[in-house]
Amino acid sequence: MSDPVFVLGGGAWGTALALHAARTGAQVHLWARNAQTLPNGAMPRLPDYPLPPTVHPCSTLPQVTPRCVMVAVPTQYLASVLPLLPSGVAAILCCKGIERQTLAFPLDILARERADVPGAVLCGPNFAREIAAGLPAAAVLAAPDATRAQNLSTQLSTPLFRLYASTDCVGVQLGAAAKNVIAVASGVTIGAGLGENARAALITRGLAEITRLATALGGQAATLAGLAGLGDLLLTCTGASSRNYQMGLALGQGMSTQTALNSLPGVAEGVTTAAALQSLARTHGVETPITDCIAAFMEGRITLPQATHSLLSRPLKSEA
Ligand SMILES: NC(=O)c1ccc[n+]([C@@H]2O[C@H](COP(=O)([O-])OP(=O)(O)OC[C@H]3O[C@@H](n4cnc5c(N)ncnc54)[C@H](O)[C@@H]3O)[C@@H](O)[C@H]2O)c1
Ligand SMILES: O=P(O)(O)OC[C@H](O)CO
Repeated sequence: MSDPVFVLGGGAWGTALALHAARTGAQVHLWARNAQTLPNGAMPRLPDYPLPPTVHPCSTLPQVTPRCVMVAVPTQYLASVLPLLPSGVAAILCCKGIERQTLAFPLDILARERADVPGAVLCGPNFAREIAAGLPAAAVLAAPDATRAQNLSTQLSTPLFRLYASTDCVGVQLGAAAKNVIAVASGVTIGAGLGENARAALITRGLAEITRLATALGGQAATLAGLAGLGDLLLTCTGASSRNYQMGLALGQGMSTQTALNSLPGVAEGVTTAAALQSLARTHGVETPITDCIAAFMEGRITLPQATHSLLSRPLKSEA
């Protein structure tokens, strides 16, 4: 029997990844702070998907060496679970965000906390519920080392969940984090009744903004046109089940940031990422008008009409 897979995080994404890893034939140990399942054997965040016998929920990991560890907790809590990682075993970070206090991406947090653990990231257009259901999907698995990226993507791919290997960790992580901010803005656009034309323009200019910042940080523009960039941007800005989109929708309908957050079925990474992204952009001298507006709007520094006016009154310029 092959080595098991560990998954850290019993929320929607960790649970979906555990179900996926079980489909590769692995025994899966799904670590959660509260590993209690529902009466039907499902985890609370994905109540319609009972765990198969090969997925073992736990609050203490077994003393065995896994093949790899997948980590799916919100970015702000990533550092707190890293002590659980076994030394020398690849950790695939599956969160999409930036640490607010340090402006660090997930792989930087891993390098800072656990230099003994080889890292990779997995990002793409993937709603947890659809991965849990085994519907077809694709994502990018990026690592600084090409062989590691290739080996992990081969090990963890199935015919229904295709993982493309990459070494552009900056582009993948930036795309994954920033799409959540643009998705909040997209929800605001629809919630405020600004229309589908406005949303399409926002997604397109959002991609331009993300690509500008990613390339300034050393990422590749092609990565932002791929699954972790455009792919995830499209899904999260248009898919009604996105928590980031739902957050924006509620804000656009006039709800306060805190009330909207409280009403969400899970984390909306875009809320903390907006300010972090804005700080990163300022440090690198990159213009990010959509991110700036959504960060200011969520913090209550500007009203929705002011945010809209600020975006629409920018000087006209060439598209490229
Ligand atoms: N849900 C999805 O469809 C999806 C898909 C791809 C990526 N992601 C990303 O995965 C990450 C986790 O999202 P999710 O959907 O599983 O979130 P969720 O809201 O469903 O679950 C929250 C998770 O955070 C953990 N958590 C909460 N507070 C914590 C703390 N103080 N310390 C440690 N852990 C804590 C919970 O135990 C749980 O695992 C996010 O970065 C998200 O962007 C989610
Ligand atoms: O529900 P969201 O907005 O966190 O989006 C989930 C995934 O990131 C989509 O790829």
